[in-house]
Amino acid sequence: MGEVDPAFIQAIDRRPNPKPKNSSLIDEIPTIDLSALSTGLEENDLRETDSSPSDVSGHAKLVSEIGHACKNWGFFQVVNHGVPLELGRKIEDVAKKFFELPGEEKRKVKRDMVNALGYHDGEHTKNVRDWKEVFDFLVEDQTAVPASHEPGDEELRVLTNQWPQYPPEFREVCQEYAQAVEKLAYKLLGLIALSLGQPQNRFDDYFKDHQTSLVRLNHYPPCPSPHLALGVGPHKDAGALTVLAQDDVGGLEVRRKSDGEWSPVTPIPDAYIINVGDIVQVWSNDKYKSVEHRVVVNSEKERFSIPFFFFPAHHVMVKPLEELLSDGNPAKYREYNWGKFYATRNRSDFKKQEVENIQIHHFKLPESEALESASVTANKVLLEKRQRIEAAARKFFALPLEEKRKIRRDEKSMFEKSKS
Ligand SMILES: O=C(O)CCC(=O)C(=O)O
Ligand SMILES: [Fe+2]
Repeated sequence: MGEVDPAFIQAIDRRPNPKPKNSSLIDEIPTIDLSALSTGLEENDLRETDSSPSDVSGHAKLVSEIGHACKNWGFFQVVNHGVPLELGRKIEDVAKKFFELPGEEKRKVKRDMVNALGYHDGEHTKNVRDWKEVFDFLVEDQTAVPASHEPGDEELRVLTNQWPQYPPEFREVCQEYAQAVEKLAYKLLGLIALSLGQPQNRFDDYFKDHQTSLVRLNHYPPCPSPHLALGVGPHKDAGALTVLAQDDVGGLEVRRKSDGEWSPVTPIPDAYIINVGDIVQVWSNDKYKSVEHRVVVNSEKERFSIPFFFFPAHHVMVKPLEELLSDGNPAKYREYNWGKFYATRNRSDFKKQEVENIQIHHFKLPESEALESASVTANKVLLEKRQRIEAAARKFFALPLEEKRKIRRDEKSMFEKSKS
């Protein structure tokens, strides 16, 4: 990547601002200290409580902090997260060594339409090319995914990681790192489940049986025209959660919910950045929304980042949690299959598409459908009530006459009552 090819140029309204407004006043995503987790994850301790702050245990406070961050920002940073710091340093080191290799070496492990894993430098976000190169690998090697995005096609395909020869420790470091971050991802998902009033393991089964999670090594080279291009264009992550490591250069920006402005995520050494993806948005029926973010580049420094995309198994049907639904909170989405969704999304990573990329809003139930499902629920409740009353009436009329006469109404008092 040398000069700026037109494929990288963002539409005028999507180009980064040279200077953010009120940069000194910028409100950033919260930072959450996870050290309470290292004292064990007892479910009872982790439940959110209504008690006064002084009564709230460290764990319950944590659940509450996570819930607030998910609701108000969709993004937060975590410190004291339990992932060995050494592993973070090691993976950054092998990533640097790999991306320094000549192009023809990197292209030996290039991904293509058949094998979606490995090296790639032509990714598009919303049909504009990103100023970056990446290396992708699966957390669980040999993972089955749908062979195509075609709805009727049931065929599966097994994806296999490909690994470069150099640096020699690349594969081992990547796999060790993925296992450690996966543990953190499960803990965070548990905290999110608890913050929604669900059991800590509520979501675990969706991942235990062949998750499709992916780790990506991102390299953003210095860009001669950082005002025209983006490292990653504005997008939302499609999975359940993303656990991202970034170096000290900075460039990630989050669309702040309170005012829609782009807010930078200032690097905190050894912290991870967590964001809620589209799947948590659907599970929580819009309580926790997946938030738009982008990466700005600069003309001087290269940048490295490593997202861990926590993705369920391909067969998982994603839909709002029944336990959260009620008359006042009817389902906002119809269910969709994760594997097909992801296969459809990936089509446009390779080349420009003429149509809009698949998004969860395509599964949103129209207002009327949402209202209808609310009135169906309300009607069901009314019907049940009517059936209960009818059953009681039947029982009463079946009683012997003298029993019924015991509760005969007093005609005189009724008459007087109706006169008054
Ligand atoms: O590099 C970053 O900071 C974020 C990258 C990102 O958003 C993504 O790969 O989905
Ligand atoms: Fe992202």
